[in-house]
Amino acid sequence: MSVKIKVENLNAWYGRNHVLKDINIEIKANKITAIIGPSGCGKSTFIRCLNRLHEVVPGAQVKGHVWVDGQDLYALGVDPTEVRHRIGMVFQKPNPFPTMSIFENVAVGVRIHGLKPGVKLEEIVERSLRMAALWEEVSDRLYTSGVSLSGGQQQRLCIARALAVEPEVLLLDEPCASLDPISTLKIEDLLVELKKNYTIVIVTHNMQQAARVSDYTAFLLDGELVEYGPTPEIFTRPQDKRTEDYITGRFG
Ligand SMILES: Nc1ncnc2c1ncn2[C@@H]1O[C@H](COP(=O)(O)OP(=O)(O)OP(=O)(O)O)[C@@H](O)[C@H]1O
Repeated sequence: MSVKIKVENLNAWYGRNHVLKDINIEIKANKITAIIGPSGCGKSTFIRCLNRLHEVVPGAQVKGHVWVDGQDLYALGVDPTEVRHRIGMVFQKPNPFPTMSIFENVAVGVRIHGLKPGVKLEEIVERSLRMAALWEEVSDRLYTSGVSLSGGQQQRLCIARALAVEPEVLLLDEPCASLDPISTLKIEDLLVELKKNYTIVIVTHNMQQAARVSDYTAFLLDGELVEYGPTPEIFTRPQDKRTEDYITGRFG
């Protein structure tokens, strides 16, 4: 099974607050990896280091390596914008651009990065909306506002927007936190479908969700990676007492 992202001795700080401590992990290609752990343990910071978004916070610092297909994203001369193009991100709260139509919300990144010759924008928008399992619901109202959609639809729109620029990896930071159970299941089904073509890393507070959708689970505690392995093993035979305590609800 091939490794898509190799993280080596990753450390991250906000000012003097050392929030990620020597993280080493190999994230497998075309699998869903769930990042779990109590509030404040560093889950969001970790995935934001995977596409160099952490460093946009004033005073934030990163040390270590993140290799994607053998390229170190933190090597000198690597363009962070290009990294974020390759490694897309979906946030906790659906955040379609409020003044843009559904069509424009999906097209915006492609317009910025430039359309490949011979490719039609309409085709990219339709393909992305289909991949995000939203096309059937919006194909007759593409030019209405993105924020006219329900929360679950807005989140799928944000996934379509992330997919439109053809990333290799999709990072999702608690994408279902503000959604109802039906919308949540739709997103989960979608992720399982998308892993055929993408490597997916999802931060979740929801243990059932991690168990339902992920192939691998990483448990973070106080900025350290306590345990990482195939999801069924983490949930049924955790090696570390702290993992067991967390997944059985003793803390967090
Ligand atoms: N922008 C920021 N500026 C300063 N400190 C921050 C910032 N964002 C996060 N932190 C701190 O970094 C630590 C890790 O936060 P992070 O958001 O990565 O945790 P998390 O596990 O994702 O938490 P949650 O589950 O509550 O979202 C916390 O101590 C938090 O207070």
